[in-house]
Amino acid sequence: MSDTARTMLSSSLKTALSGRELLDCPVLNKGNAFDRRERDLFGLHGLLPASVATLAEQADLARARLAALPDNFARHIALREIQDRNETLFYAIIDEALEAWLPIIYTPAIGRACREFSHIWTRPRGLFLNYADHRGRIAEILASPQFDGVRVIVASDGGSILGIGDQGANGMGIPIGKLSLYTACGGLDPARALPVLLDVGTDNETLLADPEYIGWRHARVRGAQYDAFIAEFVQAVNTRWPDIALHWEDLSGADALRILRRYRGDMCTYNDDIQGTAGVTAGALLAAIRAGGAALDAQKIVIFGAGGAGCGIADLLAQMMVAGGMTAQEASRRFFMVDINGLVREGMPGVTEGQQPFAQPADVASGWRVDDAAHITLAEVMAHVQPTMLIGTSGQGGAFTREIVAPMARQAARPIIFALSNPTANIEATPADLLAWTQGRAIIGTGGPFAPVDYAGRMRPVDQINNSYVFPGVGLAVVAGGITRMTDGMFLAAAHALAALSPAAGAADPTTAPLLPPVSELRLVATAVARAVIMQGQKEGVAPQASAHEVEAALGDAVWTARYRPYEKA
Ligand SMILES: O=C([O-])CC(=O)C(=O)O
Ligand SMILES: [Mg+2]
Repeated sequence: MSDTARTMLSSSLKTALSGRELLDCPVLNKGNAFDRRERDLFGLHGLLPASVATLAEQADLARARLAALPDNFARHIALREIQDRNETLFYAIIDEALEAWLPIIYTPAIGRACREFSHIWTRPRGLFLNYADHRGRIAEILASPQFDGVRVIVASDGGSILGIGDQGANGMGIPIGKLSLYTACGGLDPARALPVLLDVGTDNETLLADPEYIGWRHARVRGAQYDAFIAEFVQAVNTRWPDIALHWEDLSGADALRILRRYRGDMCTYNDDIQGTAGVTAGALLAAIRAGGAALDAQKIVIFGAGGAGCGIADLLAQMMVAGGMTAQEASRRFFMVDINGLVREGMPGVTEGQQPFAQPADVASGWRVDDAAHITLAEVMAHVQPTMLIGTSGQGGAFTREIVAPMARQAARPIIFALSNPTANIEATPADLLAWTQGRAIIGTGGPFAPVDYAGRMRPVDQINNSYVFPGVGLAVVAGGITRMTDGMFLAAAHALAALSPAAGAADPTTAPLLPPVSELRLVATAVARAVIMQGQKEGVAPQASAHEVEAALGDAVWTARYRPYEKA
């Protein structure tokens, strides 16, 4: 088939739906933009007012209405309602200025949207699979033909939503939000996206006591029962869609790592908090080194928050050090992981599988002060280690105080401080404080969006080191490149692709340039990440061989954009 013929065919869309059913289908609905031909063809006369609008007109009108709302939370709710009515319109609205809309559809507005999900919820979207009703029946539920086209699933159990903990079924806000980014940034056709909330109960007392709570009102199921429910889900997904990307999100730390390790060899699955966050952090670190941070082999890194994200970051950065010539042992000694039990040391009770490789020898801290609970605090670690880099994945708002940061401010020429916790109230320190405490020398990044900071009369942009720089490209790679397994090598490739796009790379003065491209360029970033991931997949034998030219064509074909295609009767 010639390229022209294919474009012509793929530019129109066939559907068997008509009348009300067509208007009620959010991925197909065009509202009053159905033209007269389509109104004839699909029995829409009388169901729509006379005027025929364009998508641009609909989007302008919607933006004007959204602008009149009191705040971003109200806009978030209104946008989700638009998405549930008309997905094309939803993406057309936000496409115009991704940078402005992202904080509304995603972090930080999505944090409150999750807390209040039961109260703002109007229409079902995605799949809620609950332990009480659906155990033993998941395959039957997934078999429904409505799910035939699914290519990317984002699944959460609501156990550890952003930095705000157990949100039970309310956590569904996150799979929905992440999939919106797959489309807005990675061009995933919304008809191929499925958000899943695995409702295994919640230990959140506020939710359990809330009469409006939409989830299963039960304590969180744990242990063997939890694992069996997850196993049933994964098996059902793998059988139903052998070529799917299964993205895990916001599980609690130990579950996250166990599930990833258990299934990553069997299917194309990855954990965004562990691997996506690690990928973007690694990319930003490579850029920070160019901007004057210590060289990779000179880095000493303190990670505060030793859950899934913290361990994933340590793991990928250590692999990067090993690729640069260090031994695994040398690399792992460069990491000092600190959590609620203080510095993670060998032989401590409760050291998790993910922390194990980075547990410091028990004698590393001889002579260091221990607190009343025999813990070595973050402050003590900072004073002795004097790191070159400090990473926050703790969810503990304000944990990085002036005293914490002071030792690295004294010692490092350009201390690298990435405060990654989300949403805004949970960030370990604000960019303005970090700059003030380091006399403007710190290279900083945050997990959510921050406005540029005026430091000593100069505006300093704040990099958003968020996994949205990685996962949309990974999804695009799976869809376009036929990836069958996600490897660490692919996340390293994504990090290098990201660093190659860093404005610091070609800047006359890399010390003042941003580390990452702006959020407005996330589409371009996703394509670059996808390209790198596919090429790496081919090298590792987990993607079919294809020439660079074929990969480019496949990437172009895979990208869905928000426009109304003409419909024909199926
Ligand atoms: O969603 C985000 O903005 C980053 C993330 O994965 C998290 O905080 O859990
Ligand atoms: Mg997350």
